[in-house]
Amino acid sequence: MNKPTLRTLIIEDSEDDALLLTRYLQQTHELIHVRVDSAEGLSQALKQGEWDLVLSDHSMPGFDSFAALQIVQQSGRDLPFIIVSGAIGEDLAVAAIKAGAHDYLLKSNLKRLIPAIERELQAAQARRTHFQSEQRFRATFEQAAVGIAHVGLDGRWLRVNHKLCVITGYSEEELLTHDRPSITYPDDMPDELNSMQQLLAGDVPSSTKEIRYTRKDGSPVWVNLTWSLTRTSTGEPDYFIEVIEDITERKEATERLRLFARIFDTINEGVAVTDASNNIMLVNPAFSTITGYSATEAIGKNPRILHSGLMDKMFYDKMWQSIKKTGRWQGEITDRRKNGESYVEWLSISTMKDERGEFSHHIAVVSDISERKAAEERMVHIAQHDFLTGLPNRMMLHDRLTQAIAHAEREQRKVAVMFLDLDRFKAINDTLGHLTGDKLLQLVAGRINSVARTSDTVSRLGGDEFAIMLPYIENTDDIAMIALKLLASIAGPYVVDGNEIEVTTSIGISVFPEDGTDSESLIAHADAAMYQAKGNGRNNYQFFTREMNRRTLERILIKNKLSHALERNELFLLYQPQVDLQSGHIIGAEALVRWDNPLHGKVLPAQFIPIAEENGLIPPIGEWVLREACRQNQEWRKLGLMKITMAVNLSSVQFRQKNLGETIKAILSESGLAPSGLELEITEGVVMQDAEAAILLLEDMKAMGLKLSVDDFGTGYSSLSYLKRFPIDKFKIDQSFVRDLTTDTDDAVIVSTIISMAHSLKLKVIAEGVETAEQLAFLKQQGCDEIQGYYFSQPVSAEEFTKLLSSGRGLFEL
Ligand SMILES: Nc1nc2c(ncn2[C@@H]2O[C@H](COP(=O)(O)O[C@H]3[C@@H](O)[C@H](n4cnc5c(=O)[nH]c(N)nc54)O[C@@H]3COP(=O)(O)O)[C@@H](O)[C@H]2O)c(=O)[nH]1
Repeated sequence: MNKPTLRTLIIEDSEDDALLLTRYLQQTHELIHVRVDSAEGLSQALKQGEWDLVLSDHSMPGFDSFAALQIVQQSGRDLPFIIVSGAIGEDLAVAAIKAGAHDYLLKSNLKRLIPAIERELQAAQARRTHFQSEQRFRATFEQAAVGIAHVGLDGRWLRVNHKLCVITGYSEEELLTHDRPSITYPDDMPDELNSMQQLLAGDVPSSTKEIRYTRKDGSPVWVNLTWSLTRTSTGEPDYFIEVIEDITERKEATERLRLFARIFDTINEGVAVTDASNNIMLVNPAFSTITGYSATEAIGKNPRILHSGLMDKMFYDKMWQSIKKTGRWQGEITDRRKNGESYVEWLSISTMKDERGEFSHHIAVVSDISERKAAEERMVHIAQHDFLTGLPNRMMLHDRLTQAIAHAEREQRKVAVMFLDLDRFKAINDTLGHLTGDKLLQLVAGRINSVARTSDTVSRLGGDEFAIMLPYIENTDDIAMIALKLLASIAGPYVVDGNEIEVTTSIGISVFPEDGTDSESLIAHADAAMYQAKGNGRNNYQFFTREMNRRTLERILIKNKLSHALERNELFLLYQPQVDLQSGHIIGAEALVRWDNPLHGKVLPAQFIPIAEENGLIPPIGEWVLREACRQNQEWRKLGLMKITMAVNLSSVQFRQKNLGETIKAILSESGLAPSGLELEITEGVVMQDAEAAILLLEDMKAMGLKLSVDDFGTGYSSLSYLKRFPIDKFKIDQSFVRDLTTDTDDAVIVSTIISMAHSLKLKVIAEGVETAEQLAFLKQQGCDEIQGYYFSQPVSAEEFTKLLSSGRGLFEL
């Protein structure tokens, strides 16, 4: 039988004793041994060899068993250390055992040696096994991928592993000074206590819960906590073992999935997912709403069920090419709902690949943009059409005209543009109101359309301006014929809101290519020609000429220069006498503004006042006229000349100025003129524009002591009920009625009607534009109160008017 090997380190100074010992051991063991008798020798031997056992003499020269034991212990080896001594006292032996020696025996009695060795070898083996197991447990505990802890019954952490420190953010020391509940998220505390009680009561062997801890930085961490209770050998609860898994990521992923599912279910965009065979495998509720197919109806089908038949093969070919090449496609497409209705959608298709890079799914996202498209089309329509008449507007006219010019150029054809402006529409608008004016415009639009051909473009440019583009014109005679038709068609009477209205139009015509080669110039030249038609007495048409162009340019120049007219003292006033028909004396003057421009010469107000009105220049010019007229009248009064009234024209712009009353008050006090020395002339159209507001304003003026007269009377549509309420002093009969009153019975009747109506309202009447003795005689006979006109005097300078006043010349001295 093989003897077990025993690697023995013998510490012995006596060779004989060592020999004795080895022989004894060799009886039972295959002995490998080394003998040493000093500290150095022992250290050396421990370093060099693997040993099962140390047998040590107690006392050696310069060395003893205590020193030897210390060296062995310091080497870190757990070797059985047995003292074999010639003589060792009881006390020393006890001290050696206390110091760590495993046994001692006497050299004289080696009988106990082998049993002592075997016992201690076994004990050492048991210690090593235990140590290794402890090591394994420690490694498992420390290196576990989950947090592990022992928790006392009082809730204190007894032992925690590294992973738990990572999960909670606390160091081991910090955790060991905390109790576990202190890091449990407060809301989850009841759950945890409940589990603890169940474990303590022995109701459950272990418990698993998903709860939250609060990390050291305050953030929550979701953990899966599995815990069980360890009991003592007597069954008493000892401590809890907890296994803590950080499930925050899983929780977040679940939450994200829940969120995605919610988004999928609630977004307005329809989503359909198809598989590798392009069959629908998933749709969301919005998809069903948009397409009309429920999930059950759609799943398993090819998306072709949505094809409207309105997209051609080439469209789908291109779409799939893009998907194959780039993995995605998006664009507008017309599909068909289950009920057969087609709709426009914005479709985005993207592809998904599996782990092998093979195409696995298509994801289609669909937005129904039918309503948006319809709204866009409405917007385009609104942007291109006039809201009142529904006709194309200026922008669309430009577009169509540009296209027509391009075609006409290629085909060597003519294109005509007609620019229409209603005559005296402003007066209709002012007197009958905007609503009536708007309805009239709609009727006029209808009449223009009835004359135009389908190939023509009839457009409204704004206000009372219309334009017609005629793209197929053979010769100018055709244009003239159409213009005549338009004049006749528009001139017929209209009935709007119970009012019979007559309106005519003036037409300007330009022709491509003679009068312009682009839309802007053709429209501008037709506009210029229209001005000429107005100048020619309205209700007629005019073809554009280069001369008209010159006048249009002049208007632009006037506008530019007019803004500097005041500061450069280019404005001045003329005064036209107003004469009493009974006494023949001058009783008033009308201040009439003039502009002496170095470039344009003497410019008449009819030319520049409308331009001033259009360009916001009336307030300063009007104020200057008022100031100068009041100053002049007061100067005449100071000279002791006859006290007359100064009539000043108020533009509609001035009449609407909020601070008009204040301005007039300031001017009167500045000049010292009594309010009764100033008369404001306001046209009939302006006062009727907003009659109720005009009454209030005129009452304010009247209360200031001013005189008020209605200018151009007869040209508007005054209602008698309003006239009675206007606090006015005088009607001024428009000169257009006076001009022909001796030859035109209509005018004569109108003039005599105005005079008697004014007198019945206890108002005075002045006739303007009186040029002949016949006119004068008629007016006198009809009882007209005053006259103004070239018959007595043209408008004259202040100096000449002074002479007139000083001379005392009257109507009957002529
Ligand atoms: N807002 C302002 N308007 C003004 C001012 N000054 C003038 N005007 C208005 O301009 C229009 C043209 O005025 P004007 O060229 O000065 O012509 C006036 C007279 O010269 C002219 N008239 C006078 N008598 C006769 C005549 O016998 N025959 C004839 N053919 N013309 C004559 O009439 C004009 C006066 O018009 P009215 O004001 O209606 O009395 C004109 O509308 C002016 O109102 C201004 O400072 N501000």
